[in-house]
Amino acid sequence: MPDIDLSVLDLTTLIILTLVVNLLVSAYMALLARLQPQQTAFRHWALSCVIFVLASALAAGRLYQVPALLSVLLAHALLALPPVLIGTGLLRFIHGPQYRLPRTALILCAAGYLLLLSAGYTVLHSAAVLNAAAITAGCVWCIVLLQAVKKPLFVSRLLQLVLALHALTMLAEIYLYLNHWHSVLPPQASALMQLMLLSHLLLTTVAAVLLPLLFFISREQLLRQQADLDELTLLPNRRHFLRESSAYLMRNNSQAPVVVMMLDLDYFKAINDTHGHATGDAALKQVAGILMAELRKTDFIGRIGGEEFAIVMPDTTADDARAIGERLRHQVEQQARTVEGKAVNLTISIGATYSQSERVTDFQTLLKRADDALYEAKRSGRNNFIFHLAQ
Ligand SMILES: Nc1nc2c(ncn2[C@@H]2O[C@H](COP(=O)(O)OP(=O)(O)OP(=O)(O)O)[C@@H](O)[C@H]2O)c(=O)[nH]1
Repeated sequence: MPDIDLSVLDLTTLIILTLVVNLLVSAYMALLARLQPQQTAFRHWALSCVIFVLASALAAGRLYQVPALLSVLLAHALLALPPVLIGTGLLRFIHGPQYRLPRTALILCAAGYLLLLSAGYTVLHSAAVLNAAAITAGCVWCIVLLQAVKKPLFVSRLLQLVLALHALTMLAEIYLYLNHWHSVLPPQASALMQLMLLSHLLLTTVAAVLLPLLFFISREQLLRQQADLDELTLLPNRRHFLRESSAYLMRNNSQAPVVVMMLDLDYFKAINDTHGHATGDAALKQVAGILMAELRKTDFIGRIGGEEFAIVMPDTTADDARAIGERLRHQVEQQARTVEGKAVNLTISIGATYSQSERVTDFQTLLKRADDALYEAKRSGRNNFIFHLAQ
């Protein structure tokens, strides 16, 4: 294997490069924090870079006879903060900007670390070893936190990988110091220092790209989800339901039987007028809950109008549909006698149709047939289920 020549990147060049990259990344994160003030995670990540630069500048003071209190104790105290700030930023990102950070646990960890650091910082290498151990622990904490970020998976896994690499470099540093506990590090150790700085550069650069990407992709997904859902019942809204149902029928090449049902709450206007709009809303939620509890995961339910729901049931026969429709009607009649403690005696009317065995690609035709059946159910006195077979 050819030797890797790191001499072109001497230690001073690498240190300067790392500091400049960190300053640029902190400015970038600060800009994002200004653009997205509600996402406080960016502030944590910007601060982590600034603190790293400050701590590195203090540590460099060792070359210029700056007292150990500043160049060793304070520098190492600050150097442990960046991974913690990445972690607290991740907590805010995962649980929302209002998330209350585990302050007591963080203060206890900081106090323990500072105590150990101040007790032994005058002993050769002890501050460096403690610091490397703290950074390793911080990286592991961030890796664990990122386990909760499932979307987009490749971004969180990539971040975990880079954090793991950084933790490994820190462990190698600890190993090196422990092997030369009573003496200064040999000249070859500068290669490890270079590796450590390179690993830090990699971590900072990757984090600068991936953390905002994580935020923007997940926000985009959330917005898309919200645009597809009905705010009150959290069921798919009319637009999403119609789009997905049509797409499903277009794909349904297996000629599997499909049932389409439409449901409408009976005399709902009277419930609103008598008990108020809030009770009407609660009734709608209650019916949506009954539908979700009674139907299979594969059945697609949507709220397609004010007090109107529709359901597409794949792989369902006409006999099944009759039994399901009757069951739904009965469950609403039983469970929605009262809503929020008020006697509303809510019932529903249901119309349904069936694609039979022919391949039906036109969802609108099926929906119209189900709507005609619903109209009949209403006309025949409500609290009724009518099934239309195709002509
Ligand atoms: N509380 C509440 N009411 C709604 C909502 N959307 C629509 N409505 C009301 O639902 C009522 C529907 O009234 P109608 O179309 O006359 O139907 P109905 O009273 O249920 O009568 P039938 O369907 O013929 O049994 C209207 O008063 C709407 O204002 C909603 O999101 N919340």
